[in-house]
Amino acid sequence: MKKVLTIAGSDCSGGAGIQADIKTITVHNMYAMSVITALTAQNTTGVSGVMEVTPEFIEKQMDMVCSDIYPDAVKIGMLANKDIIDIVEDKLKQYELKNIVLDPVMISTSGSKLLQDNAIDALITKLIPLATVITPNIPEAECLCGFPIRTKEEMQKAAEVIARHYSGSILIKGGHLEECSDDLLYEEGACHWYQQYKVSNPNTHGTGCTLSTAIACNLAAGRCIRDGVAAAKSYITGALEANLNLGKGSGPLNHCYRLA
Ligand SMILES: Nc1ncnc2c1ncn2[C@@H]1O[C@H](COP(=O)(O)OP(=O)(O)O)[C@@H](O)[C@H]1O
Ligand SMILES: Cc1ncc(COP(=O)(O)O)c(N)n1
Repeated sequence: MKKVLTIAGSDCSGGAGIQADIKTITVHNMYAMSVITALTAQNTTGVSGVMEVTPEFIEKQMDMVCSDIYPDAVKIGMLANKDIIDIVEDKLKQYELKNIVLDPVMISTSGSKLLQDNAIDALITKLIPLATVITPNIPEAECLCGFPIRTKEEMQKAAEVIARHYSGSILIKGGHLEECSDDLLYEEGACHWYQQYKVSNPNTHGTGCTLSTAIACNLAAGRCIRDGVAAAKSYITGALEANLNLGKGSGPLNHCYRLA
């Protein structure tokens, strides 16, 4: 059985973060492990509090996981602050972890800050260079490239700018586009578009977490990035289409729709 580690924040309402990741890994028939970076008190309507885990305790979690059950792939989500980024960087290097999918989580769908502003530089200079693939959504890609993105052409320009400082693959997710939800993979100077119909479903809490974890599972299975993204995009479309309608706000996906 392949083993996948998620390094991310906890979402007590189960739709995003560690909880979404563990469900995703499990339905991919893989063994899920987690290093929790922060507890969030949140639900489908918003985030009411964040409690960050100390870097010392993150170090302990990383050591206990990696010295015992070595992960085949790693997904990284919410990191909260600079000290957490520093320790995660050290541990990724110490254990020579591979197949790293980095979702540069900055703000939740509901509008709460999940990464301190003064940590963005550390994310860009320390962690992004270690990633096999990064998966920014449009607001996160705007932060990385420095200009607004409204169209597919601007997504492509953004990927080209981000690629000037980063040699890994870049997946800019199009969930925030008006007319479609096409995702762009920029790999070694070439653009690959992943086009699936836009599902008319306002319940998109945890889509980014779920997509990046599905990609990590596909890399753990030995798939190349292009195939891994294609399979993950198809999984997320199905999970949205299954139309689980829970909560009073932007609800969660049905991670288990393929088991039905
Ligand atoms: N309404 C939708 N229909 C189909 N796919 C969607 C929809 N909304 C988001 N997605 C897909 O979900 C994944 C996550 O995208 P996005 O919502 O942009 O990320 P984030 O959750 O990080 O903001 C992407 O593959 C995107 O194309
Ligand atoms: C712990 C945690 N991690 C990540 C997200 C982002 O997910 P989304 O963009 O779907 O709100 C979140 N809301 N909570």
